[in-house]
Amino acid sequence: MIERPIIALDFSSKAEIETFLNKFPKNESLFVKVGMEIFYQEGPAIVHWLKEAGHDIFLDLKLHDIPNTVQRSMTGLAKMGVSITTVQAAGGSEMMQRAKQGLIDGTPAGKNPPQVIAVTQLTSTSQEQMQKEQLIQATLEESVLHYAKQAQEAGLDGVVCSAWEAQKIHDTTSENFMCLTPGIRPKGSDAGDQKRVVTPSKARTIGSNAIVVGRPIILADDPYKSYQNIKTDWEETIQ
Ligand SMILES: O=c1ccn([C@@H]2O[C@H](COP(=O)(O)O)[C@@H](O)[C@H]2O)c(=O)[nH]1
Repeated sequence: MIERPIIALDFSSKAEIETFLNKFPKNESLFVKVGMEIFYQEGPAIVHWLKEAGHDIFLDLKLHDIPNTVQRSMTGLAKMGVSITTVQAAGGSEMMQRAKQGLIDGTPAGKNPPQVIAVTQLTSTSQEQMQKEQLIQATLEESVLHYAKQAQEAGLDGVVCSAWEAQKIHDTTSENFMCLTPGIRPKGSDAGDQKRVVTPSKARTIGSNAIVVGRPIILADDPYKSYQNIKTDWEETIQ
């Protein structure tokens, strides 16, 4: 269980992140997501800077390429000391296994490799869209469960999914297989491009192990207040 909501730092410059983080108390250690928007602008330096400031990092680059390329890329990423990384489950079992191996190979002696989890179906994908555009004739839930099982068999630590699928994923894999869930929206907030949305408290109740929240915090008038409200809603359901 990751007790702090993971804040998606979906900004395009370090300066914007600095302005955002200045709205939080100085000593508050956060769990933040570094995604492709900021990573493609600032590179590994942004990860090192956030780590030095005392934050934990979910590096969400969703690797999806041939197994050799993914393995070698993960060997490099492992040196950054992040907590969690991602691949796309659609890349296949061999790619997922070699992602894990790459992380093990690149981790300095005496340290734990980052956890690696697989994106199943994006939370912005609906069943209709999946069937029409990906030509997958299964239901969305069947597709997500299939990818989760494959990820577990490949030795991964969990999946990215909607909280709506979390309990069934635990039933199909195991209770300690991580379901990290974006698509989180507090009551009344705008879903935007997300299709499978859940409130923080509901997400925990139905099996989520970690929530990722971007716009409801980063676009809020008072980001720290929004973060605290979401954290309280999420924590209240933690036993
Ligand atoms: O299926 C997925 C995988 C990743 N994400 C990421 O989570 C955040 C969500 O941001 P919001 O602003 O809260 O919608 C974002 O960084 C995505 O890249 C996802 O939403 N769904």
